[in-house]
Amino acid sequence: MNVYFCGMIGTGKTTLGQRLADDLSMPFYDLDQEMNKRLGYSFHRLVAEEGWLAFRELEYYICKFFSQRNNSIICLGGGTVRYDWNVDVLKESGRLILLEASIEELVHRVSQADRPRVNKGTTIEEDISLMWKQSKNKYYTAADYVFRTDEKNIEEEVDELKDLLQSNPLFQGLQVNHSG
Ligand SMILES: Nc1ncnc2c1ncn2[C@@H]1O[C@H](COP(=O)(O)OP(=O)(O)OP(=O)(O)O)[C@@H](O)[C@H]1O
Ligand SMILES: O=C(O)C1=C[C@@H](O)[C@@H](O)[C@H](O)C1
Ligand SMILES: [Mg+2]
Repeated sequence: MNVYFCGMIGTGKTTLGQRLADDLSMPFYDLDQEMNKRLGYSFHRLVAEEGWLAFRELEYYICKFFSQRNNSIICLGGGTVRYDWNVDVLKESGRLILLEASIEELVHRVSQADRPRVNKGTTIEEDISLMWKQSKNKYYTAADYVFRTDEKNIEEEVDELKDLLQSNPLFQGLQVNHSG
């Protein structure tokens, strides 16, 4: 069984996933970074040159590939669970933790310049708001557990998440380092 972190851009998937994996001595994979490794350049360039369809195809392939891992912490792309074909693969191989934070907080966290827009011609704020309005049901439907990341600091969140993985029956079967 794997633990998947999903959620919109800036919710803290990479930050919290990496911290948790380090503390629990579990393998960690970030699918945006894995995509960059396979491409040999940033996925931002893929989107700019070939469009979102090319990105979504590669994302699906990478989801299938990493779902073969076991006992790993895997951060998904911000949009991965908006697509049912990814969710089907992920649900068979682990539990999904949805990270959420207010739109205002997300806009404050992410940098304006270097983000490919899902909704063409929008500002980052418009893009994030529209994605959430149109797709929040997809995020909640995919989630086995929902965790807010705009009410506590990172240390407190990591501690709570460690506790969740170590003692919640939802994650029974996961081999976690209980001294971590
Ligand atoms: N309470 C908090 N919880 C999580 N992250 C926080 C918190 N407060 C501030 N941050 C900051 O918010 C940012 C979250 O970015 P991160 O790259 O982890 O998100 P992400 O979900 O992986 O985004 P993306 O989909 O763009 O990869 C980090 O810079 C982190 O330090
Ligand atoms: O919302 C999305 O579709 C995306 C979010 C990012 O994490 C990246 O995965 C990429 O920019 C796609
Ligand atoms: Mg990330």
